[in-house]
Amino acid sequence: MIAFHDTQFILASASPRRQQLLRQLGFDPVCMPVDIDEQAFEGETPAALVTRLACQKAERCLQLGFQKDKPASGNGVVVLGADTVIDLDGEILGKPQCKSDGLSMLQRLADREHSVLTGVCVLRADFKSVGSAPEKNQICIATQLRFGPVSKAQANAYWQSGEPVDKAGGYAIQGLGAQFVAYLSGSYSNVVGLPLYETNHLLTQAGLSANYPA
Ligand SMILES: Cc1cn([C@H]2C[C@H](O)[C@@H](COP(=O)(O)OP(=O)(O)OP(=O)(O)O)O2)c(=O)[nH]c1=O
Repeated sequence: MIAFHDTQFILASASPRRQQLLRQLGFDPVCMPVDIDEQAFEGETPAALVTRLACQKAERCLQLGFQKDKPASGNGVVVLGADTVIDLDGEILGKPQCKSDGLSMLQRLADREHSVLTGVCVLRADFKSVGSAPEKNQICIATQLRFGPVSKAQANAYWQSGEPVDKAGGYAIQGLGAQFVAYLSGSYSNVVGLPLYETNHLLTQAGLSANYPA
């Protein structure tokens, strides 16, 4: 259920990884997942796709929240949406649809380079001016990776672990999928779902401050 009330910071996501990453920085968002069509448009680049979807997630969340309840107190709300895909020479790899899709993604990523792209959109809406356009900042960050060789037996065993199912490209660098990653250049957290350096900057810019443990 979406209701803003006193809530200051909303994460428009169902991803426990994104929530965990934000907590790592000292932010404590309320999670409000939204359902949007994540299909790419014909000819859409991976960067354009993740940026568009990140913004759609944040905008939909804000729209649903304001429909549900007119906030009674607080200064405003900050909503973050994000989306992650794999860019394999311009081709977009999202989450695997089934086992054969997952195995084929892993084989295609084996022994070569690819990029992981995450789009992040931060909206700030002022409660005093409900109806006016929220302040919007969006970014797209790319991390380059290289996989080593992946045998059929390795790919099969990895699929059986259940880890690949809900991950872009069918692997998780923060889990068993780390066995495939020979090299990484750029932001590690970007691969897991949020580029923390840039996200911290966006959230601070939107007026949020992190809470550090005493
Ligand atoms: C490549 C890679 C992706 N991922 C994850 C990050 C994202 O959660 C997911 C890609 O799917 P997304 O559609 O970006 O996110 P999501 O469906 O998990 O959550 P929501 O749309 O509600 O925000 O893949 C990893 O956790 N580790 C990895 O190594």
